[in-house]
Amino acid sequence: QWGYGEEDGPSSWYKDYPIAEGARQSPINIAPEEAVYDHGLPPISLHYDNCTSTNISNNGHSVVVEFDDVDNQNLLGGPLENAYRLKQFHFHWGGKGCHGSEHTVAGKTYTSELHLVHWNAAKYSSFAEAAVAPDGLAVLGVFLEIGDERGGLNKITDSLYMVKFKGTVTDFRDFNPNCLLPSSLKYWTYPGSLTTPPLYESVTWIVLTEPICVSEKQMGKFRTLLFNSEEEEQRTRMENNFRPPQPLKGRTVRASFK
Ligand SMILES: NS(=O)(=O)c1ccc(-n2ccn(-c3ccc(F)cc3F)c2=O)cc1
Ligand SMILES: [Zn+2]
Repeated sequence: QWGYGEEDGPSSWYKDYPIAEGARQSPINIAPEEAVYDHGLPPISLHYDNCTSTNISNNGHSVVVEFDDVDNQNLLGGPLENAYRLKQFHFHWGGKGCHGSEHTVAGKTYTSELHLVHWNAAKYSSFAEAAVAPDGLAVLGVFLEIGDERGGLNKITDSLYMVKFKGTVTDFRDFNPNCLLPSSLKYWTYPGSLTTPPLYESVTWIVLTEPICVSEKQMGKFRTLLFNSEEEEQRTRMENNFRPPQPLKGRTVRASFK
């Protein structure tokens, strides 16, 4: 199985997942001065108001909040032709004092990165079908940096003790991700992939430029999670679960702003 360690980490994923060396891999370093302002790019709009989160789980790679497969939690606009339905969100983060975002901006890394994963339910009949289609998924990336506490994150960090081990899951209802969004919805967008195996090249990335602030105490709670299950004797702290930037291979990053 793949991971983020010395033996099973990102530099060895290509052995089981050759697409790791593909033409539209993610994450990437975003060079703002090379991004092309596209005045035709509409603003993105997020409709999460009556979204229905169901559970929070530790899948051995990250902590994931999943949503019911209903049509009232959508991301649309921007580069997207259709409304994409929210399926799950999760995070990537570093060790104490280190940064763990996946995308970087002019080489700058952030403490963490939130990914809100959506699928093109207008065109495909299931997430599984969309996940392998070039226009199947849209992931909204939000950078997290250390600063004041983010109130909206406390419902998540207060639940982490219940999903300490890989394979644990617990109820997690009525969470509205609006509370994790920055005030500006300015974004960069580019064609990319899942940043973990199976690394499918099916993602339209929409990365918000404005980070949200979270406290060191809140980040510390993410680091109490473990990569391993309760049965395994090896206790490995879940941190540095990020893939480094991948080659741009001629792709253009578009900006929604001048
Ligand atoms: N980090 S990220 O780019 O946001 C990202 C990375 C990996 C995934 N991911 C891993 C497995 N799957 C998956 C689950 C069910 C399915 F039917 C097909 C999948 F690709 C998936 O969507 C989802 C999101
Ligand atoms: Zn992710």
